[in-house]
This record gives sequence, structure tokens and C-alpha cells, in this order.
Amino acid sequence: MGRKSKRSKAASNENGDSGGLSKSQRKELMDLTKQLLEKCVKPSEQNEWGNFLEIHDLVERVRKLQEGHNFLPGDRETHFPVFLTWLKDNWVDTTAVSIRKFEHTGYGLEAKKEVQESQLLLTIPRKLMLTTESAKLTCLGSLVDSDPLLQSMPTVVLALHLLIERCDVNSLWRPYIDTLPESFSTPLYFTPDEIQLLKGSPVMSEVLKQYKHIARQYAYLHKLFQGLPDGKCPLKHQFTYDDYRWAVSAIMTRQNQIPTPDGQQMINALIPFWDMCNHTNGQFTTDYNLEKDCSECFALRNFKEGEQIYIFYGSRSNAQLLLYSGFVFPENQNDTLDIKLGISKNDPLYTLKINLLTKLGIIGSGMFSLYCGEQPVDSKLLAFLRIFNMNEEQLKQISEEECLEKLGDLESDVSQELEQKVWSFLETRCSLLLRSYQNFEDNGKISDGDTRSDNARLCLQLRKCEKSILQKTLEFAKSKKEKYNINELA
Ligand SMILES: C[S@@+](CC[C@H](N)C(=O)[O-])C[C@H]1O[C@@H](n2cnc3c(N)ncnc32)[C@H](O)[C@@H]1O
Repeated sequence: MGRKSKRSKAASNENGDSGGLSKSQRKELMDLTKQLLEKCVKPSEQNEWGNFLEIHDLVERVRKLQEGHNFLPGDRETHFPVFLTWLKDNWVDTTAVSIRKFEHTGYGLEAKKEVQESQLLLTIPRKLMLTTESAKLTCLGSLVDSDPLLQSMPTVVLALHLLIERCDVNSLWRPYIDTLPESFSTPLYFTPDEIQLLKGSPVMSEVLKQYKHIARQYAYLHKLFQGLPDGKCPLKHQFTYDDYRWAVSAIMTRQNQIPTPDGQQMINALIPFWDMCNHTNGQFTTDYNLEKDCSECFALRNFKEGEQIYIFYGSRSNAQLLLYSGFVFPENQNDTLDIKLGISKNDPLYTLKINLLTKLGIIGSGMFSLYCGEQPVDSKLLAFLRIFNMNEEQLKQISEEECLEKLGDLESDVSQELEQKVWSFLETRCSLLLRSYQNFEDNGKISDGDTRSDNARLCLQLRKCEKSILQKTLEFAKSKKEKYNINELA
């Protein structure tokens, strides 16, 4: 039967052995996952890249062993008609929109007729959603109760729920699951060479951390499932690394938060059909109607017939979009770049500076954001830069009141000398950071004729966006510095 052919060899394995592997292969897999877990729990700040390569090597060995035992990807498009019927059977009104493939965003929703801003577009009832609550009604319920990792990580619970439902040909959610993408463009799918293209960007370290976290979770969960009695949970026999990477990516790129029926708590959920909407700039227009117990999505703006219906995923930088949603949005009005700054412990004025920063609620060392708009520096960064560059006299002179009023205010200056130091410091920092991006010949040339992989193009696109923020901040700092130089001459 058609559906059965979608299942993996492992799930339909008739030897009764775990995951369709031979005894010796199973032993090798247990060995590898043990090594993986050990490697992943070790701190790796000193040699993050080397540690990543070792983890990657182990994961690849696991994947090789599991080759042919993953869920076989199906053609999602062929399942759309059944999905739409399922929605209609569950009283979802699909008359305003239809599913269509778009050039840069993949599948999405198209307006079937003209839509007015704020018009109610989609209503999805709770019973169609996969949630961390519905997960508790599966074999995961007792596991979550007894496992601290699962209790603290709703995304993991939802990913496992999705995998369990994927194993079940009779799952209520089968028509939905069959329409999910076969693969994703989250960094979990990037090769080491593709990740190397992120060199210079702070997101590279986040990508390595994400890879390590997921590898660690996989190794941990694999061990957990192997320890369960037969028949307790289908994931004992069907849980490959690729399956887990797929499920985690599906959840990361599509989940949303909804309230529990009593409205007391927010829980993670997959909302079928609504999650076909792609992202654009704007504001949130999806809400939960507790009275009707459904999610409601309103139009972000007017849409003409045939136009793609977008929603707003939230105020996220391109680095976050790449990390958690697997895409970069060059028109992103909320793009930011995090730069690392800190007061050195060797600075003789360390204590004075830290005390002042603490009064303002600003960290003495950590990540500060640069923004993509007209004003790349916010009040927090400005106050930090001013305190960072102050001499002893200035630090002692500044009263608490003045700090609050002036230090974060771009319009007022503390002293000409300090302003020059601040802006010249920022200019130099940006120019150094820009240089760290210059190792590749991307120069923003991402043309249509480019033969690089889609993942490589995403990395280059991100670098281009981040370099543009640095370049604009550099120019901003330069113009400010010049302004104070001119004032000095005058
Ligand atoms: C919630 S799903 C939306 C439906 C999805 N396009 C599909 O084919 O199933 C989110 C995914 O859509 C894609 N996406 C959403 N908005 C995008 C955008 N503005 N540009 C590029 N890709 C986008 C990304 O791959 C993202 O991970």
C-alpha cells in the first residue's frame, strides 16, 4: 500500500531486531553514541572548531551505519489534496487561500481573492495542532514525567511527538505530516566547508553550538530509547540521527506558542496550514482565541488576488533566522549584528567602570547589538562605549543622575574629548571586524549564475547583511568623529 512504502526499512523490518541493524552494527552504534555523548558534554571553548570536527566525524559514522534506515522522503506536493480535504473535514475554511510554490520562499499561501488588511484569513482549531500537551497523551507522557531533559526542553518533546506520529500510519496528523518538507536548510544540514563560509560572523560559533547540542540530544535520547522495554515506544526501533535532525528542524522552523486551554501557560505547537505562511517585515497578526479554542490569523496588509500571503515571524536578526529558520531575509528591517565588547580585568579603572555600568543595568562584558537602520547604536551600547573610554576623573565626576540622563543619549555629549574617543574606538572596531570578513571573495556577488550550494549561498548572504551593518556603523562613527573634530577646530 502506498503509505507503507513511505515508511523506512527499519520500521518495517521483519527480523525484529532494533532499527533493522545486525547485532554487531547495533553494538557499534551504541559505542558510537556513547563516544558522541562523552565528546558533547566536554566544554570546548578553547578549540571549538576542532571539537566540532570530532563530533561531526562521529555523527557521520552514525549516519553511515544508519544509511537506508531513515524515513524515506516522499513528494510532499502529491499529499496536498488529501491535506486540504482533511482541513475541510475538520471545519477549516480554506476558501481565502491556496498552497503554491514561490520562487525564493518555497511553498506558501496565495490569496485566492483580494484580501483586506486585518481580515480574518485562517482559523485553525486546537485539535489539529501537535502540541507539548498532545505529546503527553503518547508514550512520551511517562517519559517526560521521569526525564529532566525532556521536562526542560519542549522543543525536543515536540520533535519526538512528530517522529512518533510519523511512525504511525493511522496518526490523526498523517495528512499534515505527509506535507512537511523532506529536508531543511537549517545549519544542521550544512557541511563543514559551508559552515567555514561563516568565518568572521558571530553566528559561526552559534552554528557549532547548535550542532553539538543536537548531537548530544540525539546520543542521550538514543540511549534512553534503547533502555525502554520493547513495544513501549516506536522510537526504540526507529530513531536515526537523520530522523531526529529532520524533526528538530521541522519544529524549529515551524513551531509557535499557544496558551493552554485554561490560558495559564504558553506551550509549543505545530499549527497545520498556518505554518505554510512565509515571513516578511511587519507585526504579529496571529492570535489565540481561547473562547473558540483556535488560532486566528489576520491579514498583515492588503493582498491582491494571486499574491503571496505573508506573516511576520517576529523581530529577529538574520543570524537568528539562519540559525532557527534556515533562511536569510535581506530586506529584514529588524536585522542586527552582535559584537563582543568588555571591560578588561587588567584595566586599572575596571572597578569604577563596572560599578557605573551596574548602576545603569549594563553588562561589563558580553554581546552588544548594532542595528541595520539609520541609527546603528542604541542607548545601551552608547553608554557602555562612553564608560569604556572614560578616564578616572570623568568616571568620578559623573553623578548617577547625569549617567541616567546623558550617557545613553546620542543627542547630548559628555565632553568633546570623550566623544572623539568613543567614535574613533567604534570606527576602529568596525573596521577590524570588517577585515575578519574579507577572507572570502564573496563581496556580495551572489548572482543567479552562481554554482555554489544553496546552503553556501545562505552563508554568503548572511555575511553580506552583517558586513553591511558594520559598514554603515563605521560610516556613522566616522561622521560623528568628524563632527567632533570640526567642533574642536572651530
Ligand atoms: C513556517 S515554514 C513556511 C512554509 C515553507 N516555505 C514550506 O515550504 O513549507 C518556514 C520556512 O519557510 C521558508 N521561508 C519563510 N519565509 C521566508 C522568506 N522570507 N525568505 C525565504 N524563505 C522563507 C524558510 O525555509 C523557513 O524555514
